[in-house]
Amino acid sequence: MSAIGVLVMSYGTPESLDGVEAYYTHIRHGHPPTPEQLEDLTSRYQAIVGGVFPLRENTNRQVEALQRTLDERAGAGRYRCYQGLKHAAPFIEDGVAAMAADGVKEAVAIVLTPQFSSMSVGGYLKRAREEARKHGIRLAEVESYHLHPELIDALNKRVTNGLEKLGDDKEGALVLFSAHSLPAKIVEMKDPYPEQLLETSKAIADAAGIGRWQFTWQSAGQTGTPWLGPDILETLDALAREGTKAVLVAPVGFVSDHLEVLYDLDIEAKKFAAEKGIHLERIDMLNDDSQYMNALTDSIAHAANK
Ligand SMILES: CC1=C(CCC(=O)O)c2cc3nc(cc4[nH]c(cc5[nH]c(cc1n2)c(C)c5CCC(=O)O)c(CCC(=O)O)c4C)C(CCC(=O)O)=C3C
Ligand SMILES: [Fe+2]
Repeated sequence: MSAIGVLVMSYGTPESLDGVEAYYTHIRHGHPPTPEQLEDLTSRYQAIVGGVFPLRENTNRQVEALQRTLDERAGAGRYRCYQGLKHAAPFIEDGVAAMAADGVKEAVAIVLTPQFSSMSVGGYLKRAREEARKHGIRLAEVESYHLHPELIDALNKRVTNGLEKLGDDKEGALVLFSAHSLPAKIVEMKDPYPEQLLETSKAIADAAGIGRWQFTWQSAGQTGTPWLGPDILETLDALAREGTKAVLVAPVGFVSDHLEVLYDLDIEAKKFAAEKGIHLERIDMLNDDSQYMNALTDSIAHAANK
């Protein structure tokens, strides 16, 4: 019997600085960015990239760790992982085609972000489903795992440890949960994304015994249409006015170190906060954390057995 395929999907990142234009063009549905937009994105990557792009390295590590965890828990050979990226090679379709070439008949699709939105995870799953149908692969789908106890516990530990980074400023600190903004029209579409993010945040705050916390959006796009707010910079501004001196950011919609974390939070938000007199620190990302791998493994097994 051939293995059950596991399509592990992630956003994707360029392979090198030369690849930023093609990547950005793919994100923009085939419309190349203006030279200014390209320069802006390239300079943000330059600020965070040493050798390998961090998201590429982290996704690779996550998929390796997930394969190991699946082998340990279900027996070697039962599951076989394939990467499928939204905006870079190997694309989602490449991952499904690779499974088909290996004779996979049954597979599970999962995305490396815990909460569902029709505009994020829904899009990944749709592409996976369409490609699987072409190859005659039966595909089960994991939509979200935003309250999995191992995910919450892993994040609880990171929040608890993160507060220590604030040192003497820990007393009176506020925990600021955050996630990638989306166009505000998702609210009328009754999309579960905002609510799932609040559920994840509340579960972590309860587990960690956090009294002072808020949720905010980050990394909104510039599309001329409204995006969900308030943005983290507005939130930090309001907190500074209210006298908050220390903030621990917990970006619970992301699982890896990448641009939105290493640039938007660690460089941009941190500098903005400092200018307002706020000591800002961030929780460590999950990356290939073993409890995160357990949460993924459980979700995959559950979907496969349905
Ligand atoms: C919901 C969501 C997640 C979280 C869920 C998930 O992980 O899927 C996410 C993650 C990520 N987004 C990323 C990068 C970018 N996203 C952009 C643009 C956009 N993101 C959107 C949404 C999301 N994005 C949307 C609606 C757009 C507008 C264009 C469109 O309608 O699609 C742009 C264009 C320029 C800019 O706006 O800055 C870039 C460079 C990276 C990779 C970082 C790296 O390479 O290290 C990651 C993990
Ligand atoms: Fe994005």
